[in-house]
Amino acid sequence: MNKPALAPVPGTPTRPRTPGTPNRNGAVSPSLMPAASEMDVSNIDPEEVLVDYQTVEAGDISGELDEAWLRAATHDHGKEDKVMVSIRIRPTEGPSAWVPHSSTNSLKLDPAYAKTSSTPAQTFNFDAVLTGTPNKPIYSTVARSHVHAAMEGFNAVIFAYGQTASGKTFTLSGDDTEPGIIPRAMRDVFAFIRRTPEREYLLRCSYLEIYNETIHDLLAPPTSAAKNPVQIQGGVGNEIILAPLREEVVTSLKGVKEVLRRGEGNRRTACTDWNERSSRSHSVFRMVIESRERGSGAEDDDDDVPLPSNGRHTPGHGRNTPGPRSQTPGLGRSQTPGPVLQARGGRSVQTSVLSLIDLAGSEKATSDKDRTREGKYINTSLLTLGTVIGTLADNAAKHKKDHVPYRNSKLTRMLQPSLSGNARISVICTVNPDPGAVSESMSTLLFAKRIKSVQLHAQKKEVVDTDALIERYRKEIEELKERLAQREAEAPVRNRRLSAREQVDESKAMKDLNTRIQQLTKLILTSQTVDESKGDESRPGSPVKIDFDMSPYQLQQELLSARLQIESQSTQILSLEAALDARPPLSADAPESEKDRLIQEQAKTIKELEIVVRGYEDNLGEPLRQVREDVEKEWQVKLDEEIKKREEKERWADELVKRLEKEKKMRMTLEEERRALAAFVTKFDSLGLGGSPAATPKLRPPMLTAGGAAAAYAERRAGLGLASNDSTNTLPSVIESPIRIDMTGNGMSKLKSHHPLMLEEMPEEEWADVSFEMHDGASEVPPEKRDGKMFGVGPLGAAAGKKDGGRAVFGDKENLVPVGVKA
Ligand SMILES: Nc1ncnc2c1ncn2[C@@H]1O[C@H](COP(=O)(O)OP(=O)(O)OP(=O)(O)O)[C@@H](O)[C@H]1O
Repeated sequence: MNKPALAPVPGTPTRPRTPGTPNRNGAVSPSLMPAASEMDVSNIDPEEVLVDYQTVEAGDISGELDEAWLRAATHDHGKEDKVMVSIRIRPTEGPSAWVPHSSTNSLKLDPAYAKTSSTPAQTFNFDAVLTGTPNKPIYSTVARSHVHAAMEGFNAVIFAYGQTASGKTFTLSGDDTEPGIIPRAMRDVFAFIRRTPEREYLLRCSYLEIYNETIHDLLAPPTSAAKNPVQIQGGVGNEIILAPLREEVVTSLKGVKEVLRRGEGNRRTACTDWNERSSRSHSVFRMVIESRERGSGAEDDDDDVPLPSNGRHTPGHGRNTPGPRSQTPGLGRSQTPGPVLQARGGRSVQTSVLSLIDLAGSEKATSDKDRTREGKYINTSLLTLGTVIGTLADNAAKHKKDHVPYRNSKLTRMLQPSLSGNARISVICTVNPDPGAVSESMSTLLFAKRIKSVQLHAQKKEVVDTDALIERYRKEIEELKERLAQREAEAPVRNRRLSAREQVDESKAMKDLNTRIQQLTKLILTSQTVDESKGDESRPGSPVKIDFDMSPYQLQQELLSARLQIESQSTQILSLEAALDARPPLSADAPESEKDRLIQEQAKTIKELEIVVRGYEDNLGEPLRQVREDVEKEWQVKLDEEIKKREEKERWADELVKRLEKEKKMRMTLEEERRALAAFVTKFDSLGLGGSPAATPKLRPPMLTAGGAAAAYAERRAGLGLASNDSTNTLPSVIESPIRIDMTGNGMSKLKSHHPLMLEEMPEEEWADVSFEMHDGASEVPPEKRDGKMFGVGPLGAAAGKKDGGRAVFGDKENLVPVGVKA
């Protein structure tokens, strides 16, 4: 038979279901989960949707529900010693196999869907039979009284049981438009504190899931959670210890929402297919509530604690607690009265645990291997739950004490303290009205019927307990206050003998003390410090973005205060680390209970460390990051300008290098010209002398530089009285060298015709060996002939069109001396 489509309800979640199960709009859900989870209740703002129970009116709920709800609301099941069992039938657009009678809180199977028409359909009676989509009446009817019981010191458990897709998650978590029991309960917790001025509270949350018989801490980082599954250890009596389990101190609704969001997030990312896992795991959200009466003594005057100079509050959770702590309150801690507290008047501390559980839904066998395995675990644990409930019901009815197989599954082991009686329990059994799901619904109803007869005897746990966190924080606050008062009293005398520097240190130490007192004080909630009407009023705001319009002095103050906080937090971390290191090592033959105790203590300290570190990150890390961003932004403009300037300089340097290269090339060209000139002159001279190449004198030509040949040339011309513009006698420029002209043009042929030796090539090595050397004017050497060798410049002179032109250019022969020839 095809499953009928469910009525589409605006805003209800579209969480993908197991293949084949209907979702809210009747479509078959895909087997894979989308990235985002609609189960995430962090978006729910209960402030918007919750109505205080006192303001709930009959008109607020549907006609069918009115009567049932009003009756249930007036009947405080949270104070009864039996399990409250309610049935919630999911709405449907198709035919329903069940006929509910809200007036009598009963339901029975529609005879049309009964297997045999001969026997009359069985009628089931419960504490409430509810239908419809609104979650508000559900909370008021099945959960509110139990939440209040938890606030009053009783352990309380609320859980949803039913077939897959019957509405358990919708009932517990809800969605944006219909927040479920968990967000509403949290809102109610803070409202309760608000209405209870005579007590003070400390709240801690944990969130875990049981998947394939392994307990995962949803608040621990996924990797460490996977590596270190939570273990159940035995505590005092029936109590149990869960370790390692992260508990987070919460001081506001916003804090709780954050914890829920994180837990859901870890759950999603901890597996590749969140949907299948989520629908196949039992999730448990726990809140440990410690409370005690507020006294009139000085220790409670916390509202007088001065704020830091910047008016900001310090982080609202996570504090160092001196010395070792023992186990989670409410889960098997020693109950020996503490002498210290007694000595101060023996005010007792109430500790209770509120557990809100979304059980996995049972499902028929599937072809998928992994899911078959998961289904096996789920069915086993649900079956064990059924057996445990059955035995308990039997024991109660027949006054027997048969063994109860709590240890057969993690779920029942975890629920042992509650199921064995020490809790107020409310069970919401969700039913899919689909005629195709009659047999599953029937088994749900039978489970509901059985659990109804389980006998409870919940006791308030109210003891004088120095180990309770609230007590330890109180004690530390008192000690810190005493130290502060003492320092303040001694200040006038002491300051007189302190240097300026020491005085600054002293005032810093006092400020630290004050900050610490405030931090601890903020953890303890009272009707004055909590404000349930605002999402997060009880939690102090963390320092926000630094305003750069502030004066430098103000900024300095801000910086100083931030530094102080960092230092104070660092000190806390160090002291916690030291405390952790100082733990006695566990001897191999230590009894199991001793080992458990030590492990638990260590886990607690680690938890506190983590809380402190997280507080540090939340409250200082982020603001400091913001300060850094702002500073970076401000300096970015200047940085950009500097970068621009540097780039310009680099461009200029590149240009310079290019020019230098060019100049170097020119110099090389000049050098080549010079060598060519020297070679030419040598050859020229050798032509005049007619000597053998071996006898060629080494000449050093004057450099064609300002101080070399060009200068000599200019000087010579000036000495001869030639006008500088006398073009006929002007030595061609370096570039337009006469050598080039004469060697390549007509000049060369003239030169060659003038002297046949010009036709001979001079060996290259001899060219290389020729250099000029300037010689002082007055010559003792005959002008035309010396040592049988002729010195002369005739051909050049001829080339220049003048008889002695060459002499005029290169000087007289006496200026040209063969190297190595003694004058
Ligand atoms: N009372 C209700 N009114 C409207 N829609 C509902 C109601 N109960 C359940 N639904 C819708 O039916 C679908 C299945 O519900 P839900 O996810 O709560 O089932 P479940 O019992 O938690 O399933 P599982 O065991 O697989 O986790 C969801 O889309 C949900 O929004």
